[in-house]
Amino acid sequence: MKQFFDDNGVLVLENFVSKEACEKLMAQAGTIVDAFDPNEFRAVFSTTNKSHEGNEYFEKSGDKIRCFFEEGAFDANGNLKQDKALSINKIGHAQHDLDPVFSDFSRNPDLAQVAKDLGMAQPLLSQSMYIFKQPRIGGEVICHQDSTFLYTEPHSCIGMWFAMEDATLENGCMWGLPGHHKSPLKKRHYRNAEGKLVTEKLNDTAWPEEDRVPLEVKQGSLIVLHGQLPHLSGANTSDKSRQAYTLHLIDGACDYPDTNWLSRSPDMPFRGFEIDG
Ligand SMILES: O=C(O)CCC(=O)C(=O)O
Ligand SMILES: [Fe+2]
Repeated sequence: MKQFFDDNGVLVLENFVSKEACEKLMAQAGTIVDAFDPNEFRAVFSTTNKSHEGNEYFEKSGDKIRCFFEEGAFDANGNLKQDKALSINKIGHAQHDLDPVFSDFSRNPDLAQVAKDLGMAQPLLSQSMYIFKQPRIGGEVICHQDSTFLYTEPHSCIGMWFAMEDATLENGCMWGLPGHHKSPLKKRHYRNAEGKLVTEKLNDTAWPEEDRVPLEVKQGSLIVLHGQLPHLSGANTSDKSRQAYTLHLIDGACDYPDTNWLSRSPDMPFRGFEIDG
């Protein structure tokens, strides 16, 4: 497994979690959305534009549970076009520490074993996202490397992406560029000296997207993504959602500069897999 991951930068582990565990997490995500008041904040999140930059609601979500809308969720008058439950892009970014159901799912001993087997000395659960990829309006996620956003020295980010539902070409499955995790980091997203989030281009070449392969997976599969593996997902053009839960780990043995976008209050440091913190 380690050899395959080192060579390809991506690993698919089928039937990693049970249907029941997926359904429990999906129900909990639904409960969080039910409790969310859309009038409180109308954040629009998109990775295809820079609208989240300078957006406090997003930037301060590193130690909270917040809901973010799909870009196509509102009409020209700013009203939701469809039911709230069908308008949320994702929930982020600390439900793995703040919500007991998410914490249990995330602190799965089998997952701790995978992190260990892949060579992480001191795995820390830094960021969680519950991604809905809603029917029809679920937007694309453009090609990126996760170490752009969760930067450590040396690099240590690993993404653990769980399919809550079957992910297919039609509903916007993940794609990866196997082997290209050996390319250096292309961009770095960080807070500059003025406190503003910027994305610095470290290398101006385009990704060889012809090398991309679809990662169609069944419910319960785990896709492990190396922090430098370029990956993306298509828009959802189907009538079915493509819900996924993704957890990003960093190695506590590495330095996590405080210029990273994701920050925690001092009383809520990143934690590992141990249940009691
Ligand atoms: O679920 C998606 O479409 C994108 C997820 C992603 O980029 C990640 O888990 O790192
Ligand atoms: Fe990613």
